[in-house]
Amino acid sequence: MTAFNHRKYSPAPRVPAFNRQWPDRDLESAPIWVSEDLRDGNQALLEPMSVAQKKRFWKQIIRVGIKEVMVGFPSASQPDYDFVRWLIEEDQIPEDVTIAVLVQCREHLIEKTFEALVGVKRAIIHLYNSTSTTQRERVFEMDRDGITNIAVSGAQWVKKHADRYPQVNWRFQYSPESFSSTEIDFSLAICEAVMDVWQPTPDNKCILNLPNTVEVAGPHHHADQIEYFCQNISRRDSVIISVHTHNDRGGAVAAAELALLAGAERVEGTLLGNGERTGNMDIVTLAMNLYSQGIDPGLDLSRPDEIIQVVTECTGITMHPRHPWVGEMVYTAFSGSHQDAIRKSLKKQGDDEPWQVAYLPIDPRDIGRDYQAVIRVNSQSGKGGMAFLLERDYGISLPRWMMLALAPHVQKESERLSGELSSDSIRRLLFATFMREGPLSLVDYRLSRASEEGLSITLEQDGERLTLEGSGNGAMSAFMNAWQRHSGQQVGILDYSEHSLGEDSEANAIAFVQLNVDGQRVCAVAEDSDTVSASLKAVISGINLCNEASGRRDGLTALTDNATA
Ligand SMILES: CC(=O)SCCNC(=O)CCNC(=O)[C@H](O)C(C)(C)COP(=O)(O)OP(=O)(O)OC[C@H]1O[C@@H](n2cnc3c(N)ncnc32)[C@H](O)[C@@H]1OP(=O)(O)O
Ligand SMILES: CC(C)C(=O)C(=O)O
Ligand SMILES: [Mg+2]
Repeated sequence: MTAFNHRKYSPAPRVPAFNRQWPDRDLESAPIWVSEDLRDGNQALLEPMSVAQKKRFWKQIIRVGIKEVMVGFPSASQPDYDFVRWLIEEDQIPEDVTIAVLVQCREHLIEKTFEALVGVKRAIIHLYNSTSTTQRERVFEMDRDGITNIAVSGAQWVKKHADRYPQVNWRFQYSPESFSSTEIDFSLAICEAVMDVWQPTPDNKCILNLPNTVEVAGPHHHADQIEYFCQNISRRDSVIISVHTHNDRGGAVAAAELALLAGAERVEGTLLGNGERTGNMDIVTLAMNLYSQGIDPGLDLSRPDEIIQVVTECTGITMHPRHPWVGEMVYTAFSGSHQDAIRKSLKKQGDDEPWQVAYLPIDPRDIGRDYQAVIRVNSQSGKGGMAFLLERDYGISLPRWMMLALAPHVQKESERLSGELSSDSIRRLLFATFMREGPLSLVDYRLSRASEEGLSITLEQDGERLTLEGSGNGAMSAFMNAWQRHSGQQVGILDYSEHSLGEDSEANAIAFVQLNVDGQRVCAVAEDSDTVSASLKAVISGINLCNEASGRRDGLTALTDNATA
């Protein structure tokens, strides 16, 4: 037997068979968001935040638009206490925001908690104790009644101390900690016992928070637990059901999302998912999940880079570049077929129509990212990616046959460099491969128009000037007519494309030609201040490339796709 022994583990508790509804539901609105950054996130740090860091983080949470904020465990630590005092004494809590504080079911801690809150206008007192069999049997060494007594005593102390401050709008929250590892009948019973003390009403609801303290089962089991609880708890109209998922199996967001289908109305989590062990539920991810389904998340996530900066600086934890929705690399495609699909769909995407771009689940611009990073070229890339970069950064629109001709050169170069190619290096590669300004070069030309285009062109070849005359139905055919008569070479145009490289009249033109030279195909490019010279230079480039490949100056030999250029 190996040391890797699966028999050591058993499945987490399941709920009894019931009339499950959640798989048939769809989400239609955002939940009440609760930030746990300053408590659950903070208690998981190697070095918990200073008061100054908490203040900075708080401002970010408020900027994002979260309306219920867990601010700490003021009875447990002086910085948490001092931070709560700062919030109250410096009048830092906006009118539409409610702070929450956490406390165990121990009277001296509850008393200190209320002392920390003196002067507050409204607050949530979040009381918890653990309920799972492991906690009952191994940590607290108590039966169900003993654990229930802890919760009931805590609820009584909270009520007693709250009654001393009737001017405050108190809200009470209870968490049967380790809910997901607790038998569902006991979770229900202990919450009923707490509600018997608090006597919530529809106008004064209490919050029952059902934590996935350690994620021990799949999100579907969690959803079953939540829905079963919602269906069987009494006073449902006097209770807000809240969830608090952790990420031990990597499913915190999924568990929270399915819990919303199952009836939860409130979600606790952290910005970017810091928290105990593998973290708390990531509010940014869940909110973006909703947003991408056309649901208003009710949070301002349009500047995630600000959030990332504050979170990483305050926690000292860096973010993965492939973090869902907001990682640095998540809107970048290196692979050829993805780039091709993105380029084609972006071209067809209108401003006012529903977003439909392959491989991009949202428009990166919504969260302040531009298209710069969307397509990057390495050896996994195809013609679409390099064409996208040339078009985006230089306005160069490659005809398809030129894309096909350039792509192998780009791939070879990125393999040689074992890395990414910038748009500048792709542009340089295009001209290095498909443009030759000598030995034959254009000096000057003159066009005259009669029934046909007449061309008088001055060329330089190996330092010698020659002037040729030709005619045709355009400047290029007139040139080829002149060149053929001069050199005896058969040069025909297979394909041709030219365009301006900008909007204004000063912009250069770029021309691409695909020539048939004595039965062989060659692609060439040239750029110049006007379209006619760009086109003539492209044809001359093609002739030079053929001559270069054949090693001859007076004739042409085989050259396919400029493969040896
Ligand atoms: C899942 C969660 O995230 S829960 C929140 C956890 N967060 C924290 O604990 C951070 C802040 N906590 C602390 O700083 C400390 O635990 C304090 C100050 C609150 C208490 O410190 P201490 O009094 O030294 O107790 P300690 O930390 O050892 O806690 C264990 C004791 O609390 C009891 N206890 C633990 N949780 C609870 C609870 N929710 N209600 C009542 N008693 C509890 C335990 O039974 C144990 O009692 P014992 O000493 O009689 O055996
Ligand atoms: C205190 C509770 C809500 C908690 O953090 C957890 O159970 O994970
Ligand atoms: Mg937690």
